[in-house]
Amino acid sequence: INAVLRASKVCQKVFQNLVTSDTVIKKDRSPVTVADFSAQAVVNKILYESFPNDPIVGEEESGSLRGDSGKELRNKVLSLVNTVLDTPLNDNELLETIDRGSFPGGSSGRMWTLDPIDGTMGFLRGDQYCIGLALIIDGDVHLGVLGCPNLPVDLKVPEGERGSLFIAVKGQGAFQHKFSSTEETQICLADISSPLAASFCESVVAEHSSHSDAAKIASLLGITKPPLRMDSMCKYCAVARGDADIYLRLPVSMDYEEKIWDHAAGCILIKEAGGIISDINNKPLDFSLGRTLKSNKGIVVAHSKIHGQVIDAVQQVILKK
Ligand SMILES: Nc1ncnc2c1ncn2[C@@H]1O[C@H](COP(=O)(O)O)[C@@H](OP(=O)(O)O)[C@H]1O
Ligand SMILES: [Mg+2]
Ligand SMILES: [Mg+2]
Ligand SMILES: [Mg+2]
Repeated sequence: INAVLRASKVCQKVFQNLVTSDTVIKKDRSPVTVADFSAQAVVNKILYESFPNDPIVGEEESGSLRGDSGKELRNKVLSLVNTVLDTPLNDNELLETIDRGSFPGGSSGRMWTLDPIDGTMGFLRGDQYCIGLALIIDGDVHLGVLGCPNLPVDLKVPEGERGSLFIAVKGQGAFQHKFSSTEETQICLADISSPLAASFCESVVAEHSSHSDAAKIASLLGITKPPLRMDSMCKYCAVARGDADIYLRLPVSMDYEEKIWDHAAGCILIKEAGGIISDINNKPLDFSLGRTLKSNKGIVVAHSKIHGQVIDAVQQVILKK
């Protein structure tokens, strides 16, 4: 919780000073900012202090911070990171700390998985993003912490306080608290018995999840409410606390492999809040196969009373293609 909250603070600081030159274009063309690197360094460092032997599967690697070409970016990241750490890092320690996230994953032992900023596009737009951290033991997610700096504490009061933290521990339930307090409240999915009354959420970015397939599925289910479009794992948080009832992530290309850091923390949050999470073929997510969910396609989240009906509709739409 401390690691995620400090990383959130770093991201908020960066946003306040955001300039486009701080955005470099990664090979996959997704924007990576100073904030992604800083948040990964902060979480990895704090994890290392408590669990020096635990490997980490983190999204970012230090390549573009190295050498002369990376000097300017490296200096920015270093000074930011050192504003929130108790013991400051030097240049080399910074690079090493970021690259402690290079673990390949797998099916045995303890490992953490970290998305230092999930929803980079949302972050850059000033919308939703999330710092997501999960502990995986023998391929099974045991703990998830999600820091959502821009998520209203109560979505019904959108202009109210922002900054929501979500915590789920296997067998112990799902909880939310504000960034500004440590008082936890238990959360659960909204009780719903028919998809007719449901609302669903999906990515803002249509390249990440097919909006047109989702519209067909919604129509088959008789859903009339417009989709709640939100970046990042904040969608899991929204469903877990009852802001929406269904989360659909529908593959745009069948080649894409979902990354474990994009879903591990959200997965346990949903389960502990009483929901069902599967892929579009109703298979459980398999976090034991490395850095990606290579045996799964897409994501379907819903209350147990309607998950089966949602899967039937998803199958009808996907099979027709
Ligand atoms: N073709 C694709 N299909 C599904 N997800 C994709 C994708 N390309 C990138 N992503 C992932 O979508 C995540 C954002 O999800 P969302 O659209 O729900 O906000 C990105 O995380 P990052 O922002 O951490 O890079 C990235 O890992
Ligand atoms: Mg990314
Ligand atoms: Mg992500
Ligand atoms: Mg990310």
